[in-house]
Amino acid sequence: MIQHTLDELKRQAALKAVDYVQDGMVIGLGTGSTAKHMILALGERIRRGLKIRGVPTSQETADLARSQGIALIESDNTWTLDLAIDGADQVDPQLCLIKGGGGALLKEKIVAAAARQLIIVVDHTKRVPMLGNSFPLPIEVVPFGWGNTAKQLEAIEGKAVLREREGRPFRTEAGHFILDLHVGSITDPADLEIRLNQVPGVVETGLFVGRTSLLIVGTPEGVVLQTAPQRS
Ligand SMILES: O=C[C@H](O)[C@H](O)[C@H](O)COP(=O)(O)O
Repeated sequence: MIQHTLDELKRQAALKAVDYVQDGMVIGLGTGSTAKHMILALGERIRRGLKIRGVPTSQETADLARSQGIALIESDNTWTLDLAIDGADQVDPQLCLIKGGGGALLKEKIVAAAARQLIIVVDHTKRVPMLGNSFPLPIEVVPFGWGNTAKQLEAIEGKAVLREREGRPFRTEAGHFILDLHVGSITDPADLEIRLNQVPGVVETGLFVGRTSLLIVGTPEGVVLQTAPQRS
């Protein structure tokens, strides 16, 4: 049996996602190691003549996209995206997500909200029966009074840990902090997202509920697709 690394499984799933990109589309470009494979695959297609424009969700993605010849829309005006393609940290059976492991959740959520369709690409280890537990929920907060914000989040659920990098608070591209909220099983992601967003100081949460149109999973047995459940 061929042994696949997780990175190779992400790459195979990302290649499948790029099949959905058509000439003339405006694409939301996600952030992270999976999104990187998607951008490299788009670069290949651009070299064979594909014409698209992209909206990047981070500086890292913008730099890579430019290097691959993807024309970027960098204005802050209104854009309508035909499709956004991104990774995730966890996915549940309803295709609700935890995102923000790399700190890009704010732009990623703005882009997901602007896209007609959101394709999420993961390796099979990201699929979980319930969000939470093994992966803390990233919450972007304003630095002012972050300790008070953390207490109020903990009053809702879990333990809020300030994300650090090299001994200092990690700063998002917007200059905010990230609190990683260690929670148990998230039984009602939609309700938790609403409650967390009501805490003063919270800019955005890494919960993505009802946004995924299609999930593409890289597994050792091949790439598997799951469409979003019908909403009543
Ligand atoms: O902030 C980062 C993003 O939400 C990423 O899409 C997420 O962390 C998944 O990253 P990766 O594809 O590297 O596992």
